Amino acid sequence: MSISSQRRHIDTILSYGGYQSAHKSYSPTHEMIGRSWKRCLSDYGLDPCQPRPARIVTHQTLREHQDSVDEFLNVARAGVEQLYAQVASLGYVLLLSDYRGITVQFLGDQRDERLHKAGLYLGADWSEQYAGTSAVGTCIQEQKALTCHRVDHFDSSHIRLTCTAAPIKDPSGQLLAVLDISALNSSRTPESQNFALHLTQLYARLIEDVYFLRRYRHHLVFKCDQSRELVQVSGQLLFALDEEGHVLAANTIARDLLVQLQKMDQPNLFLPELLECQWQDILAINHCSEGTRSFRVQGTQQTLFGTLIEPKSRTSSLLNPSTRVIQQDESVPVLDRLCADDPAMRQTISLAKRLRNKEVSLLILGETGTGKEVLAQAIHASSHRAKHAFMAVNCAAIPESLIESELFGYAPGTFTGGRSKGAKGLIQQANGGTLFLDEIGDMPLPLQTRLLRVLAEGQVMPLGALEPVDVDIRVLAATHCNLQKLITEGRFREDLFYRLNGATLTLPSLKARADKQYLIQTLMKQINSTLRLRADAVSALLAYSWPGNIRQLVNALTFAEAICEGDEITVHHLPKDITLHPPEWPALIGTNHIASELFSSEDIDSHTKNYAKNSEQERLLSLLRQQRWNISAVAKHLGVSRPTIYRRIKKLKIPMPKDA
Ligand SMILES: Nc1ncnc2c1ncn2[C@@H]1O[C@H](COP(=O)(O)OP(=O)(O)OP(=O)(O)O)[C@@H](O)[C@H]1O
Repeated sequence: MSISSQRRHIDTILSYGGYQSAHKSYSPTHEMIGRSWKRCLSDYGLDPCQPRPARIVTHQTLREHQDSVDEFLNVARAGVEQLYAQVASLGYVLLLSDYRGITVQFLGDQRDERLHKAGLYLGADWSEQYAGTSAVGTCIQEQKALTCHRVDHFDSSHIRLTCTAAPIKDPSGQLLAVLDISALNSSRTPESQNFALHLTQLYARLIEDVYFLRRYRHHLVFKCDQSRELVQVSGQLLFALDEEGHVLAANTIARDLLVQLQKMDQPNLFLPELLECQWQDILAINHCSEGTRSFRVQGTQQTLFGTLIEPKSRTSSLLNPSTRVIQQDESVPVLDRLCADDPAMRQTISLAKRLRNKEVSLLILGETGTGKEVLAQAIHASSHRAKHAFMAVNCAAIPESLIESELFGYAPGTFTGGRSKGAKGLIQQANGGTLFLDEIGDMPLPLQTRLLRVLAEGQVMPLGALEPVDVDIRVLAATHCNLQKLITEGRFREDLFYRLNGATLTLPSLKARADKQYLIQTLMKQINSTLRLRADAVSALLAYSWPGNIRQLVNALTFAEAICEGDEITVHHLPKDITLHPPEWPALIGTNHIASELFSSEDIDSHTKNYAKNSEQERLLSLLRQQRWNISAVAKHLGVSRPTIYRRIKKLKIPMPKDA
């Protein structure tokens, strides 16, 4: 290294502030280095004009440092050796230092004098207080991974080195050690070390997790990840648990999540509460077919897939089925088929199973196309009413003038002409079985009053009849509306709401479901069991946001099946809207984006809403004209239901032609 470059470096440090001007783009790493230089000058009183030789501690001191992290060194050995094997041929050596900056493990050529002189050696002291700014010393102070590249070092004798370090923390978040890879020489650009930084961080995390698992080997550990496929081999978040489900410790990534959720300092944190589930749901994971289960993180839309690592010594009988009965829901195939592993669906189906034979009315909530009617049918089919009728009434689709006679029927002579003979209404036809009232929020108020009477008294009074008729029905109702809001606005009877709402079953949107892949494959089989979905098609289907939910998915698969000539559906067979423009608001281009407006308009501010409403009106109108006012065709085109189209026509005040 030339004297002149050392001199220049010393001048830069002395004209502190020069650090900033020496770096055009100022990154978090630059900020860390800048802070370190300041500490070296002001806090430790280091003199840049006096380069310091590497300080290697005595054997005795080194042994003391090594002994204090003995258990950790044993655990870390495999990871350290593996990392070194990956980088040795690139000219790097590896240093593992303790939290005080003393190198307690070194992998490199011990006979190389240059390494010894540069402090890349066993027993070297890399603390900031002694060696100035360096990857190890600054990592200890900042507790973050960084590369200290060439002139980033404080001491001018280090300005040819490139060093990258990452912290390793113990399960309580305290710094335990620093993993570092360094080279005597390197390319001038710091970016050349980006890969080194990622690799070092990856191995630091790996070693940290191995240590975590070792420390909590006698406890139950819940391991989870955002990917179902990766959780078993490389689950990123670890929680050690006590026998009741309280969190004893969490690894760095899990602690980051707790900080994000503001739960970090919560004593006695109960994992099931964090994952919106029962303790039994976690204990039963290993009884699930793949040994994983999905969970929703409290108060977020985030899904995590979890698996359990059992305690090594069986002092605890936590997971032993012979000593502890793990309560699993009974199997009810017709309901079980509706989902695979999704936390929200699991809750809904579990509730449906428990209530299927009870006489309480159920209210099914969910966006359009989420399968509310399918769920209602499944509840009916799995109940003791299954051998009687399932009658579905769409309160939004039947014109207001007919809904009364459709529901309640009419006595002979009430009407003239073709209807003079009288007819049984849908309520009577459902006798012994189930009446499904879809889009209940659209039922006119006077009919709500009559329906309430039927539910309260178990009797129906057909139009024009003198005597009521006894009926034995179970009512399931569904809506995508906010009924509480309709009640406040005086558009829905509160007493009817309580009658209908014996319990609420909520269906998640397709976008939020963790078992999308299962649904895609199941629906494909139902549409055409001889066709296979190629991986690129599955990826595109998984990436799409599905404003029209399962109905839109069915339409997309039906479309693909129709145009596919071979036995394999690829991404090219899918509707273009799905593959080209995932419909995220506010990208409202083309007809299919009307669909996204139909469902996401609540999230939009009022100014945008007005704009959206006008343009939606124009586009819906143009589509209606294009489809010659065929509501079914428009609904299919947009991947929504017919009632939804009727509702929007009403809401957007689109005048219907007389013959439509
Ligand atoms: N679990 C499922 N398995 C197979 N098909 C399903 C499933 N859920 C829904 N579908 C299909 O999706 C479409 C929409 O379902 P459904 O009519 O039950 O939804 P919905 O929520 O009642 O819709 P809307 O609110 O518009 O009335 C139907 O074609 C139905 O067959």
